[in-house]
Amino acid sequence: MSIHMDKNRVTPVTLQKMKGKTPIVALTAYEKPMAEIIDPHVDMIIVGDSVGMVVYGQDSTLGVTLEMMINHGLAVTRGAAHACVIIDMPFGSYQESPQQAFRHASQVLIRTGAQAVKLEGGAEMLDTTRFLTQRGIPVMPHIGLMPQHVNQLGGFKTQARDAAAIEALVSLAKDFEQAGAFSILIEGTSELAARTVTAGVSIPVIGIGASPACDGQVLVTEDILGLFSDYTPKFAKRYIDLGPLIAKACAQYAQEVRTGEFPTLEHCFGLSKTTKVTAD
Ligand SMILES: Nc1nc(=O)c2c([nH]1)NC[C@@H]1CN(c3ccc(C(=O)N[C@@H](CCC(=O)O)C(=O)O)cc3)CN21
Ligand SMILES: CC(C)C(=O)C(=O)O
Ligand SMILES: [Mg+2]
Repeated sequence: MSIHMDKNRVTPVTLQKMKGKTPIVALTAYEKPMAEIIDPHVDMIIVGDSVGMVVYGQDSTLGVTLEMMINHGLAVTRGAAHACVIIDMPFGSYQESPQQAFRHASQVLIRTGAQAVKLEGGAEMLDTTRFLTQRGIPVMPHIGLMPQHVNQLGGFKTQARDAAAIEALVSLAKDFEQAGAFSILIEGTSELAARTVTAGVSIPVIGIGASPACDGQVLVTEDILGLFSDYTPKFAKRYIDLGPLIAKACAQYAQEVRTGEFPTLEHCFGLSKTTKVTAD
């Protein structure tokens, strides 16, 4: 058995080398089957706390627990052989103190085998980012539109739309780089804000509803597949509408069961070889 890490695995270090050279491709996943399908096509898989909204039907990400993130994270790492897997720290699991964040982030990495964690925050998360980074946990701060602040934002509202807010966000991104963040995720800002942030730091900036100038892009996989329809953020491009295709397959199955067309004997099991059956 090799003592080395998987040579084909994209790591936070690989991602850092990609900045300025090749766009970084990321998608979300919450389950093994989906992780397996998207893994060969992406550099990064984010196990997002959006799982609460997309899978569990909650109307914000606030109801997601550490146990949920660990369970979904473990499912995803089982399906991801290539991509760098990054797991969202859920609301309430990291905001209290750097110690609380380390205790929970270390559990996330220990129990899932993922490579890094992502946490939402402004300047109040700088100490935590430094604390985790210095202790071996790669951290990706999530800035701009922070869904865990939805109760204060009054909705998922676009951020950093004036000069002062853009300046503050660029300064925050630089502070996160100084604090040891290996990458930054920027969500839901003006295009100019995301472009200026990307130009202002030397770590990769991954955007969602941000800017084509970001070092990489991420979208929620169910959004690009048409498997989530509670709402459609303007930035979520739908590449296929799988809902009707799934409905069609299910309708055909239902019809065949009702008409007796399925199952046929091909789908049934015979007797074990040692069984002696006497006809009566
Ligand atoms: N399925 C899904 N996709 C996502 O991208 C996503 C989640 N869930 N859950 C967590 C957050 C929430 N996100 C969202 C959700 C809605 C909008 C949205 O509707 N925004 C408005 C603009 C609002 C404004 O600035 O006033 C839009 O028109 O896109 C944005 C981000 C992004 N994240
Ligand atoms: C922006 C995305 C990656 C996210 O944080 C989520 O899906 O929860
Ligand atoms: Mg998230």
